Amino acid sequence: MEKYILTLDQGTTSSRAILFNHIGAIVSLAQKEFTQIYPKPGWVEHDPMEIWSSQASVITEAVLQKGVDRGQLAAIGITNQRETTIVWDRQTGAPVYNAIVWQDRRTAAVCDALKAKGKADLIQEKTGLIVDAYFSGTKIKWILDNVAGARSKAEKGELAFGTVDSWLIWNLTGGKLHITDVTNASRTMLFNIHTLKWDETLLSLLDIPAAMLPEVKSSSEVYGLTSGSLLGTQVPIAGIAGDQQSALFGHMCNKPGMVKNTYGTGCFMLMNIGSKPTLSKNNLITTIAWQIGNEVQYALEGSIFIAGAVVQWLRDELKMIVTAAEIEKFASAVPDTAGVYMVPAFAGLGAPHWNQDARGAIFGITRGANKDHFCRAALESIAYQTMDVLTAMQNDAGLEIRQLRVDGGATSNNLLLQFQADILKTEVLRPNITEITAIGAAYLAGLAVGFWENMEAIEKQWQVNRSFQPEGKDTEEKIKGWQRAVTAVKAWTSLE
Ligand SMILES: Nc1ncnc2c1ncn2[C@@H]1O[C@H](COP(=O)(O)OP(=O)(O)O)[C@@H](O)[C@H]1O
Ligand SMILES: O=P(O)(O)OC[C@H](O)CO
Repeated sequence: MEKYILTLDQGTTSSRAILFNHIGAIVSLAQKEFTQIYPKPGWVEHDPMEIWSSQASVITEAVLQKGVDRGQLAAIGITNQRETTIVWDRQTGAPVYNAIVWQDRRTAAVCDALKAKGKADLIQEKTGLIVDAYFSGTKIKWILDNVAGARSKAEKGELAFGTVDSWLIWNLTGGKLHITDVTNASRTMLFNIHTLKWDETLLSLLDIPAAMLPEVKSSSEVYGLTSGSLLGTQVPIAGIAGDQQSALFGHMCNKPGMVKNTYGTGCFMLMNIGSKPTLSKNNLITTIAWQIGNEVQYALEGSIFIAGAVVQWLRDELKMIVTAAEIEKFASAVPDTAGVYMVPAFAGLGAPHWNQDARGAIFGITRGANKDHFCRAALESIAYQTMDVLTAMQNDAGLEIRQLRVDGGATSNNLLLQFQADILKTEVLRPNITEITAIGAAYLAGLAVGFWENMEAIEKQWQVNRSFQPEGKDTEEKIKGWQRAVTAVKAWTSLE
C-alpha cells in the first residue's frame, strides 16, 4: 500500500489538508475558508474553535472522504499562519479570547512604549525582531491585561498560550501535547534565537508568566501521536514550521544566499543565511529558518502585510473585479498605470519601512484614470513592495540576488511576475509544485520518519514551471514614482 504524508496548512484565510506521495505529487487536497472578524479598525481576530473545526473537517475530507486508507498515513506535518496568538484554559481546552491575528494592530501603543523606553536594541539582539505589534508577545500581554481573571489564572499555570501550530497539536492530541517549534517560537518576541530558549528578561519586560508557554522543539522529529478520535488511528506528528519557513524549505532554499518570496495575503521574502543569526542593518528581521537535529539554519525576512489582499480589496470592497484572477485581464488592457500609484498600507507598512500608523493611499489620479489603471497599480504595488525588501536584503547580505523563487496564490498572475522581474532585473522562477508551503512541512515530517531518506532525495523534486526573465525595460522613472508615493504616505501619517 502506497504511503503518504499529510500536511495541515492552517493559513490566514483558509485551512487546507493535503496528502503528498513519495514523488511529492498531491494525491488529495481539501480546503475551507473561515470567518475573518474585524471588531474595530485595525483589529483582526479568528475564532480558535473555527480554526480547529475547519482544519478537522478538511482532514476528514482529504483522507476519509477521498477513500484513502488510514494505514497509508506515514506522518503529519503542520504549517501555519505565524504570530497569531491563542490563549486557552488547560482544564477545559476553551479559548479565553479570540485568536488575535498577526495583522492586528491593537498593541501598537505598547510597542511604541517599548521603543520609547529604549528596549528596541535589546529585543532585536535577543530575538532578531523589530519591535512591532505584528509579533505575538504584545498580543499575549493584551489578553492577560484585558480578559477578566486571565492574568491570575496564567500565573497559576492554568492557561496555555500557543501560536496556531500549538493549538492544532493540543487538539489533535486531546490536550496531551503543548509544544511548538523553533520557527514559530522565533515569531513571539519572547524567544532567544541564540540560546533557543524562552527569554526571562523579555518575559518580565512584557509581564508574561513562563508557565503558559509551550515546550519548544525542533522542526523535524516525532513529537507524539494523534489521539485517534479524528482519524480513527494514531498518526505520528513529525514536522512543524511556520508557513513562510516551511515555504523556504519547500523551495529547497537550503544554502546561504537562496531567496524565496511567497505572494499570498501578504508577501514574505526569506533568504537563507546559514547557521549564524546575523542581525539586519536594513530593517529586516532575523528569524529561525528551521532546526533539523541539532542543526539550526537562520533566515533574513522581509514581511509585507498587504499583497494579494489588495486584490481582494478591489474585489470585495470596491467591486472592481469579480474574481482575483480577473485582475490580470484588466491590468493587461493598459500599457502602464498612467501615473497612478497605489500604496496599500492598510495595516501600516511592514519591512523595510516599519511604520505602524501608515494607512493606504492612491496617488496620481487624472480624469482619464480608470479601472484598468487601478488594477495595474494594485498589482504593481505588490511588486514594488517586494523590490523594497529585496533591496534591503541585498544591502544586508552585500551581494546581488540573481534569482527569486516564488510561490503563493498571486503567482498565477503572469503580468505580476513579469513586472517583478523587470523592476528587480532578476530572474523570477515559478516552480511546478503549486503547494510549496505545504510540501515544506511534508518534507520536514517525512525526513523525521524516514519516508524520505535525506535532503538529496527531495531536492530534485523542485522543478521550474516558468522562468520570468527581465526584459531590459527602463523602469527607473516608474520606481522613482513609487518611492515618492511611499514618502508621501509616511509624511501624511506624521502630519498633525
Ligand atoms: N490571479 C491572481 N492575481 C493576483 N492575485 C491573486 C490571484 N489569484 C489569487 N490572488 C491573491 O492571492 C491570495 C491568496 O493566496 P494564498 O497563497 O492562498 O494566500 P494565503 O495563504 O495568505 O491565504 C489572495 O489574497 C488573492 O487575492
Ligand atoms: O497565512 P499566510 O500565508 O497569509 O501567512 C501569514 C504569515 O505567516 C504571517 O506572518
